[in-house]
Parts: sequence; structure tokens; C-alpha cells
Amino acid sequence: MRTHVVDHPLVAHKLTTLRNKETDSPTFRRLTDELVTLLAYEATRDVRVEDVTISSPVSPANGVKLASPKPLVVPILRAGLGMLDGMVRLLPTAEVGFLGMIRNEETLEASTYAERLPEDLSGRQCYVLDPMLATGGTLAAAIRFLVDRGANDITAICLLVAPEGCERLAEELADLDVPVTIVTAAMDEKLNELGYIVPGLGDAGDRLYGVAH
Ligand SMILES: O=P(O)(O)OC[C@H]1O[C@H](OP(=O)(O)OP(=O)(O)O)[C@H](O)[C@@H]1O
Ligand SMILES: O=c1cc[nH]c(=O)[nH]1
Ligand SMILES: [Mg+2]
Repeated sequence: MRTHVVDHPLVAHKLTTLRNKETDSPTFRRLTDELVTLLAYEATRDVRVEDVTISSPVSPANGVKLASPKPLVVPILRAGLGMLDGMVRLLPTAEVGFLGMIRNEETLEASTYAERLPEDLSGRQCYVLDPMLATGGTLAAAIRFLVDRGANDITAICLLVAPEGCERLAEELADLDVPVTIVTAAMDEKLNELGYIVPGLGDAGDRLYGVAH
């Protein structure tokens, strides 16, 4: 597993405002959207393209277009939905599949409550969207789900990751012969006793959409 922390002043600037507990929900949603587009720029460095020749107003020109099969973007509900628009702005031809997952706030175990994905993911480049990689349980389960469907090229975009979650993910995925890349705006310090990322930004889903319970 490869973890790529995007080191860019605009990313750091937007992330600082996201972390601020005074930032309201509309601003949080807008900044999430903007930040994802910056992270997606890095995450799609290896997106597959094919050669094309077009005619400019002046002469023929060789170029590229996004290749088939189309990339698949998978937001993990709920909070990952806040990252979808920013991602498909960069990959307009991508298809979108959905995974609904929830972490039990007492046991910290992740469970899946909804799934709408293509049956066969072999040969597809998959981009998973989830703002928070905390204990890593949610992302590990999501990636296993995609691999069971045949995915073998997976990149996850997370706003924030915790070192404990990255370690667990690397261990849990060690038996899957599938390269996984994590692209993130920051590797934070640690998890607290409630499984929240420190300093983190709080509950991403609640800050995007309001308190769920
Ligand atoms: O790495 P983990 O310890 O598994 O935690 C991370 C998960 O927790 C949050 O989702 P949550 O369960 O709060 O659902 P929500 O998106 O509906 O708020 C977050 O969006 C991740 O999916
Ligand atoms: O810090 C955290 C951990 C899990 N889920 C969140 O939304 N935030
Ligand atoms: Mg939540």
C-alpha cells in the first residue's frame, strides 16, 4: 500500500479552514468539494488514456482521451458523497457506484448497509472516496468488497488519515495481491480513545449533512 500526502499550500489552507470548528456546514461542503478536486489531480496521475488525433483550427494534433473501460468512482456514504462532485468534475466520463457503510461508534466495527456497484470490476480503475481513514475498518471492508468483485487497481482519496488506520489497512490488505494507493491532504497525529482523528476535523458526515441520530 502506498500513501501519498499531497504537500501544497492551497491544500493546507483549505484543510485548516475545514478543521476549524467555527466553519459552518455550507462552507465545509464547498471546501470539501474544492479540496477533493486538488487531491483528485494527484490521484489521477496514472489514469489510463488512449491516443487520439483531432484537428485544431490550425492543423491536425495528436492528443489523448480517457480510455475505456471508464474509471469507476465509489463514494462511501454518507460522508463520501460530499466528495463526489469535486471528483467527477475532473473525471466527467467516470461511472459512479455506491457503498453505504457505517461505523458503530461503540465497537468501531464497520458494516455495510447499501451497495450499488457493477458486478464485474476487473480491468476498471476504481477511485474510492471517504473523507476519514480513522481505525481503517471502513476502508478495509470497502476495498475488500471491490476486490471480491474483481477490482485490481484501487486508489482511495481521503481528506485525512490516522497513522493507526494506515497501519491496519496495510496489514489487512497484505494478503490481497492488489496495489492500493491512498491520496490524502494530511497524515494526522493519532486517534483518540473514541476512535476520532486528532486533531482531525470531527465527524465529517455530521459536519457535511447534520447530526445523523
Ligand atoms: O476508519 P474508520 O474507523 O472505519 O472510520 C472512518 C469512517 O467513519 C465515518 O463514517 P461514519 O460511520 O461516521 O458514517 P457517515 O459517513 O454516515 O457519517 C467516515 O466517513 C468513514 O467512513
Ligand atoms: O475523526 C473521525 C473518525 C471517524 N469518522 C469521522 O467522521 N471522523
Ligand atoms: Mg459520521
